[in-house]
Amino acid sequence: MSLILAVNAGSSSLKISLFQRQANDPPRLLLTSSTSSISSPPAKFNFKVIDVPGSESTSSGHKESAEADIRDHESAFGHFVETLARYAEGLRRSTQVPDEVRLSLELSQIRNVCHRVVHGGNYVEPVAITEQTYNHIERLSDLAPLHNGAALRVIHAAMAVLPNSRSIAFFDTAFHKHLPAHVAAYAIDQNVARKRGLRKYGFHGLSYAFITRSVAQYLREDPSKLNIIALHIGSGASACAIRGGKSIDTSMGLTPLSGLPGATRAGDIDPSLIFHYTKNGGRILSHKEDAAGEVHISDAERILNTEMGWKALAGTTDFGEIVRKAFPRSVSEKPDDDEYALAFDLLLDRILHFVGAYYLVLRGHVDALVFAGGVGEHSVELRSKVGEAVSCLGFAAVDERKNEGVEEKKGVVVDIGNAGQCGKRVLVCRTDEQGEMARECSAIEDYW
Ligand SMILES: Nc1ncnc2c1ncn2[C@@H]1O[C@H](COP(=O)(O)OP(=O)(O)O)[C@@H](O)[C@H]1O
Ligand SMILES: CC(=O)OP(=O)(O)O
Ligand SMILES: [Mg+2]
Repeated sequence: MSLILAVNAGSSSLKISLFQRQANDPPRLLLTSSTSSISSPPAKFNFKVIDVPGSESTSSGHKESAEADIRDHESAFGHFVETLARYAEGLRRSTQVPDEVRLSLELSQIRNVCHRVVHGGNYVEPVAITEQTYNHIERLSDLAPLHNGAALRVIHAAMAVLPNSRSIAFFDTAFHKHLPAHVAAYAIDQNVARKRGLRKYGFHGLSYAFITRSVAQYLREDPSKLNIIALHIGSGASACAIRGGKSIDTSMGLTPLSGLPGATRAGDIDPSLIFHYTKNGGRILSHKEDAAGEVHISDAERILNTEMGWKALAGTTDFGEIVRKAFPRSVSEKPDDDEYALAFDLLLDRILHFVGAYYLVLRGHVDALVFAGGVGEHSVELRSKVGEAVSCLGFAAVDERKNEGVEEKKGVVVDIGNAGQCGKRVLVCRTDEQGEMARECSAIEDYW
């Protein structure tokens, strides 16, 4: 049996899924794990067996715990590998598990490890990790300071602990390779821009690729005819205008800092603001923690990436907490200070700016507005308020019963509008960046 391990180093989380490759079918999901709140400890670790035959007879199939030992993405990966090895050992010992399963879940069966790497620069296809590709990704670390270095450390760890597997990098930037020149360019000297690669790259591309295929399938539409406005709102948040299945504009830019605010990121600000915010903005911080992931960024970039966003506005990186406090169940619970409402309203306002702009970019030919990401998939209130505002553009009104019932609904895509089968739909998509990588990896014959 050939296994694919797909690893997604997000800014606040490490999400991992294990798949079995099947020759004529999509990869079969065996188990998932997620470590959240890595940037605001204690991290929460989750390990869940989805579809391993015979696993009902072992007791270690689901684990959820706060883990003080997980300090970063690399230690989260180590914790996952230990948990998987322990689980596989339990299966091996169980007499009720069929032989083929007992032998198949060995770590040594993992042929390919897919890593989500946020910034790929001019790499527009997945690449196997070699010294050359590793160095290329490392050189881009300064342009994705919360991501590339962390992904490289996990790649390092995976190569050490799974020496017989191949590590492959899949890039967030690849989905945006068709951005029109006038969208990708900033209004700066184009000679300098070309020489230094200073342009809009766009991110969350694995998620947008998954969303595009899933929504097309749900709407029974050819992906190459699909027009949507997609919102991936998690610790990092972005919007994307997708025409004919391709990204034609997106809110993140040269780095994942611009556009919408995130858990610790400022999003769009007047570029001059930082020089008035701090006097030391230009100071270069260089930390070389180990062989992987050396980052040289200015103090300004550190502040804008790690001290802003919801953390600065409301003192928490948990948007769930912001929603609970901004919308208390009773008036007496309403805090005097409306910092939570400010954080919520500010994100809502910036989202509406992008939806409005992308509606025009798509000339009104929009099949659906799609919510995804940790916040997009779980915040009833955010979807409700966005839905209320965009109905003037002809989107279906959000049906609050459907909106509140999303968590109970099965399936990848859930319709929360009242449009029926026609009109501009309002959808939630349970995005799956690991699934997207595993599907792509499985389809690359050279890797098998
Ligand atoms: N019920 C909820 N309501 C609002 N936000 C939520 C809810 N559950 C999770 N979130 C938020 O989702 C964010 C994490 O999103 P996710 O996409 O998983 O992270 P990452 O960007 O690290 O991949 C966190 O800020 C978390 O607070
Ligand atoms: C690109 C980006 O911001 O990713 P994430 O939301 O996973 O941090
Ligand atoms: Mg993410």
